[in-house]
Amino acid sequence: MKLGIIGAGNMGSSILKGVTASNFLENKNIAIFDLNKVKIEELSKEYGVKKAENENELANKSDILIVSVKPNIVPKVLDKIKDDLSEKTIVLSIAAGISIDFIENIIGTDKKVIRTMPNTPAQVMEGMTAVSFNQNIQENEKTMIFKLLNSFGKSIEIDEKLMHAYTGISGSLPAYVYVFIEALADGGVLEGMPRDKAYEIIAQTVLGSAKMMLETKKHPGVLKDEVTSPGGTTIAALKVLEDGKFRGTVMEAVKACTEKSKEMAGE
Ligand SMILES: NC(=O)C1=CN([C@@H]2O[C@H](COP(=O)(O)OP(=O)(O)OC[C@H]3O[C@@H](n4cnc5c(N)ncnc54)[C@H](OP(=O)(O)O)[C@@H]3O)[C@@H](O)[C@H]2O)C=CC1
Ligand SMILES: O=C(O)[C@@H]1CCC=N1
Repeated sequence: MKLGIIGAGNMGSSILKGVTASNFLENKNIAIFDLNKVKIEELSKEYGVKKAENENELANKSDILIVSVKPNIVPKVLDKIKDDLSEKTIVLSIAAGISIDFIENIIGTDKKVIRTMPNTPAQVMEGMTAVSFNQNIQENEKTMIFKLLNSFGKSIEIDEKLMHAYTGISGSLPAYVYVFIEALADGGVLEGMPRDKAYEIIAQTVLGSAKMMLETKKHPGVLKDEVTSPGGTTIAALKVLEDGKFRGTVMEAVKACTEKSKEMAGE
């Protein structure tokens, strides 16, 4: 299977790193193209993948073509490659707010189109990717796509209508976590912790807390209660978060992200 990636920026390169780290495909079966030639040269050398001369070459030679340019660039790229796509080529978009209909309106309703919402932890094979398929994707192709997405983390098929909300709780979520981690480290520094040690401590604690959810399947409230000793340190901190409307603020952030995705989709 030949994989092409148009756009090797933050997310496209994260997928490239995850896929190559997983050895899901031989690197010679992966080709990339980006306008930034320096970036392409570096990635090609570092990951042993092929460099395409242009988007059209990738469209022509790929079995799965990942379009990982910014949403506002997607129409231009699709318009440029539409005549190079074969009926069997699977076009896999990762663009926020870009619908399957939008893509089909440019390249045709006869083409195989997949909409996904990945996230940058794909880079360390811990991504979480949502996927919606158009009606032209066969069951065996879905199986292949899940294998690809699961090579750099986990994946879940969702109704395309939920992609906006999904972006709010996963696509964009790593950034919220990093802001939370940064604020926690500032808190540690405020209390005399060395910053570099604080980052390492906090990142491992966030990782462990997430792993507790995934492995124990317990409700987050139960896990929270297991930490919160009566009259102890944790409840003192939680009261400050509750007084600061932490939960409501987080919900508002997810809503803002969802609304922005809808706005980008022209909805
Ligand atoms: N970043 C993230 O965490 C996530 C991003 N996404 C989606 O991924 C897509 C890319 O986002 P992101 O990686 O952050 O953006 P970046 O700007 O980091 O990457 C886009 C890359 O595409 C290049 N590019 C622009 N035009 C073309 C073209 N015509 N042909 C080939 N390459 C081109 C850009 O080059 P240049 O810089 O020179 O213009 C850039 O290197 C977006 O649609 C976004 O919604 C989805 C989930 C998560
Ligand atoms: O911020 C963005 O628009 C992209 C999509 C999800 C994460 N990054």
